[in-house]
Amino acid sequence: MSASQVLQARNEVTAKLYADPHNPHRHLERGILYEKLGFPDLASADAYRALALLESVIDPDECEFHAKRKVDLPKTEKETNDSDSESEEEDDTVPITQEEYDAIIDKVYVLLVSSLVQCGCYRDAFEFGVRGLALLKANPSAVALLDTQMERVKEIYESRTGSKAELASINPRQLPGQGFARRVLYPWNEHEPDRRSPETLSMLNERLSVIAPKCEVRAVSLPVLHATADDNMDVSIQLGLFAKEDISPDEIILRESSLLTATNRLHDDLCDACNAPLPDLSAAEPPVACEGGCVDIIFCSQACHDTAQEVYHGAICGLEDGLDSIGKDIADPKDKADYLYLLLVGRALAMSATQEKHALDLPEVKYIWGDFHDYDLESPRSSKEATLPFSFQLNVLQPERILDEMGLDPYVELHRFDTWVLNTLYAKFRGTASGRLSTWDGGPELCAVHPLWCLANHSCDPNVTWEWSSEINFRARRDDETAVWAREGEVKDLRPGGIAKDQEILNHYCDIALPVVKRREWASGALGGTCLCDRCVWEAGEV
Ligand SMILES: C[S@@+](CC[C@H](N)C(=O)[O-])C[C@H]1O[C@@H](n2cnc3c(N)ncnc32)[C@H](O)[C@@H]1O
Repeated sequence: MSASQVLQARNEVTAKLYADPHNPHRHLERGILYEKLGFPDLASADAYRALALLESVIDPDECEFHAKRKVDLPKTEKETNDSDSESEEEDDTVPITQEEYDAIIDKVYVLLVSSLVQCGCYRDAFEFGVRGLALLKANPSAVALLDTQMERVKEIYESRTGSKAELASINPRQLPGQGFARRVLYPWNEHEPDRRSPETLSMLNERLSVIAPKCEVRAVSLPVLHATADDNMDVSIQLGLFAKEDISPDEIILRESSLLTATNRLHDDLCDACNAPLPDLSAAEPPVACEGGCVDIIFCSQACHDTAQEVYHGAICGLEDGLDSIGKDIADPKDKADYLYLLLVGRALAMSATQEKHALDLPEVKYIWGDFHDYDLESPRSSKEATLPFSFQLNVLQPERILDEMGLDPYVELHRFDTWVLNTLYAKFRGTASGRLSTWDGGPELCAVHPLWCLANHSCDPNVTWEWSSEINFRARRDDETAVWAREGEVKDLRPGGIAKDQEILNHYCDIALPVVKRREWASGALGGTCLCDRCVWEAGEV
C-alpha cells in the first residue's frame, strides 16, 4: 500500500470506528494504520483502547465499558428488536467473544508496547510489556516480539542507571514516562483555518478592536530558529501585533480576559472563571457560589457565574469531586507544568461539551499558533518533527478519566475528543499559554490562553511589559523601562519608551534582565530555538 492509500484507509477505518466505538477490532485496525503512517503515539492510544475493551471480555464486572461490535441485522429482526429495546446501540451490537479475544490479544499487546517504545514512553512500555509477557507466555512469536521491545527498554534503563538490568530488577520509576509525538498538522484535520487569509485577519482585527483599539494583527516574517547554528536560515510567515497609531509610554494598549484557564490549586480563593481574587463575603457584591452542587466552585460576580455556565461550567456542574481528583495534587514539582497543560485541555473539553462545539473550533483555540510542521506523506517518519511532548498518562489515560468524570463515554465521544484532537490542543497550548507561579513554592499554579494577547512575538528588547491578574494586559514601556544592551564593557544608548505607528508590538517570553546566554536558554522552549532578536545577536557578538 502506498502512503496515500494507508491514509485513505485510516480515514475509512476512523469513520467505521466512530460508528462502532466499542469494537476493539476497529481500534486495533486503525492503530496498525497509524503505526504505518508514522504516528506511534496515536497507535499506542488505539492499542490501549483495544486492550481496555478486550479486558471486559475476561472480566466484565470489573470494566465500565464493554467490548461489542455492530452487526448488520436483517431488517425484520431489527424491527422486532427496535420495538422492545433499551437503546439503539444495544440493538445492533453483539458482545465480543472469547475466541475473538484470543485471536487479537497478542497483536494488541505487541502494537501497544512497540508504539510506546517508539514514542519514548519507556515506563508504560515496560509495564504493559511485563503484563503482555505474563499473559502470552504460551505464544512464542508474541513473546519474541515483546522481548525485542523489552531489550530496548533495558538499554534505556542501563544508560540511565549505569547498571545491567534484568526485567525483574527494573524499577519503572527510573524509566522516562514522557516521550515525543510529531507536531504536525494532521492531514485529516479540517478545523485549522488559513491564519493568514484576509478573512481570518479581518475577523481577528474585529475582535482585537474591542480590547486593543490601537493595535492590529498583521502577517509578519520571522526567522526560523533552528536548534543548531549550522542549519540554513529560513523564514516563517506568521502573525504578529502592530501599532495602528503612535502609542505613548506607559499607556495600556490591550486588556484581555479569558476563560480558557487552569489551576492546580485546590480550594482556591480565586474566581473559577476569571481568576480574579474573590471579594470579601461582606462586600456590596459578594462572591457567588455555584448552585448546582459544587462546593468549592466560587465566582467573583454574578456575571462571571452566568458566563461560566454558558461557556464551560454547564457540562461539569455538580461533578467537581471527581474532576478535582485529576491533575491537582502533583507530588513531583517537575510534573506540575505538564499537568497544568492537561487541566487546560480539560477546560477546553468542558467548553466544547457545554457549547456543543468542536474543541478545535472554539474561538479561543481555533486561531492560535500551534507551531505545526507540515505533514509530508512521502517521508512520514521524520524525527525532526517529533517535538510535541507526549506521554501515555497525559495524552491518553488522564483525558479519558476527565471524560469519564464528566459523565461521558470516552469511546462514544471519540469522534469529538480523539487523541489527535487532544494532541492538537496540546500543541496549541504549549505554544501560547502563559503561566503564573505560586507564591508558596515558586512552582507553576495557574495557566491560561489569551487568544489575542498571545499573537505578540518576542524580543529581548520589548516595547511592552505585561501584567496578569483577572485580565492580562500590555503596557507600553516607559523611557526608563527599555532594555539596556551590554557586551564586554560596551553599553548601547537606551531606546525611548512608547511605540511608533506601524511598529510591531514586541512582548518578552523570558526575563530580559538576564544575560544573553541565560535569556536564550529560557526563551528557547517558547521560541522553538535560539533567540535571534537584534539585542541577542549584538550582545552575543554575532554582529
Ligand atoms: C505565542 S506565538 C506568537 C504569535 C505567533 N507568531 C502567531 O502567528 O500566532 C510564539 C511563536 O511565535 C514565533 N516567534 C515569536 N517571537 C519570535 C522571534 N523573535 N523570532 C522568531 N520567531 C518568533 C515562534 O514560532 C513562537 O513559537
